[in-house]
Amino acid sequence: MNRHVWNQAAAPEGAHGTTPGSGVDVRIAPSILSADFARLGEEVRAIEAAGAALVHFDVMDNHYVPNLTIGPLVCEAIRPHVSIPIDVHLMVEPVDALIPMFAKAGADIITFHPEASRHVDRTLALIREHGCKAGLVLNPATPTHWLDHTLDKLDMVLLMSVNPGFGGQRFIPGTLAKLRDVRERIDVHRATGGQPVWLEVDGGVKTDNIAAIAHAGADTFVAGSAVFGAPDAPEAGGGYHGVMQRLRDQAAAGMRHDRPQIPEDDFKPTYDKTTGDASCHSTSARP
Ligand SMILES: O=C(CO)[C@H](O)[C@H](O)COP(=O)(O)O
Repeated sequence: MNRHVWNQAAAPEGAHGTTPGSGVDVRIAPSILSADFARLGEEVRAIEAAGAALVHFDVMDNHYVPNLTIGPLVCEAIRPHVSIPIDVHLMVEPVDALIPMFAKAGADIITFHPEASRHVDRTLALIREHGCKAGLVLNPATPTHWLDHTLDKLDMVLLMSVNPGFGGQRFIPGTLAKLRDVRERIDVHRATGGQPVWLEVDGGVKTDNIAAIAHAGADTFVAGSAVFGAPDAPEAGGGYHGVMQRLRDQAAAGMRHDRPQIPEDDFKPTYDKTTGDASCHSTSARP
């Protein structure tokens, strides 16, 4: 299957989520839910130029969540505008029929809510069969035991720190304890030979709370209103560049450095804009 070429060689130091000299990855994933939809190509190019690691793409169906957003056609339309991976968060029920459509449209990562799929294991396999990274999303009240029999099949765990459906909500503080729980599970999994699993958090992430969120264990941070609400004028704080830099710096400052040392993961994604070439690349062992 024709998929995106992931190659981070061209990324400047400090861009696309790497924090130079820190030894830790901080990945900021701006949610285009808060972007100007009339200028979406320009908006995603701007966040990539500002150092975004991922484009976070929120899909809402007015059924699983009480809002209606964007689908595969929009994913396909923005794909040629950026090299960074598109991180598709499916807030839909049922899930499976959309997976081949998003894979074809250029998604690199597809996450879904386990309670929205009748067969979670089958849905995870379907995502991977279509050449994408797979993740589970846990709502604020969804227990972490969903990870008990799935962690070895995941590339990402996404913890919702708001109830899904709308941007601009307040961060739910109980997410910090949940992050610590999932961080520990992932660290044990890695230390016992498991594959890399990113820990993403989504909802109400701002410059004034991202350090605490990083300290609790997140490595990948969705930020919608914080990024796209940033004033454009450089004199007013540097626009997207300024806010992304502050988010990265604060997150890196909050990261714990006493965690078990594990090898760097190999999740180095970049779409080749020049050729439009598309094939997933990962050397991770897949179960
Ligand atoms: O999935 C989402 C809502 O369901 C959004 O990604 C999330 O809320 C990000 O927006 P903000 O940073 O403004 O809270």
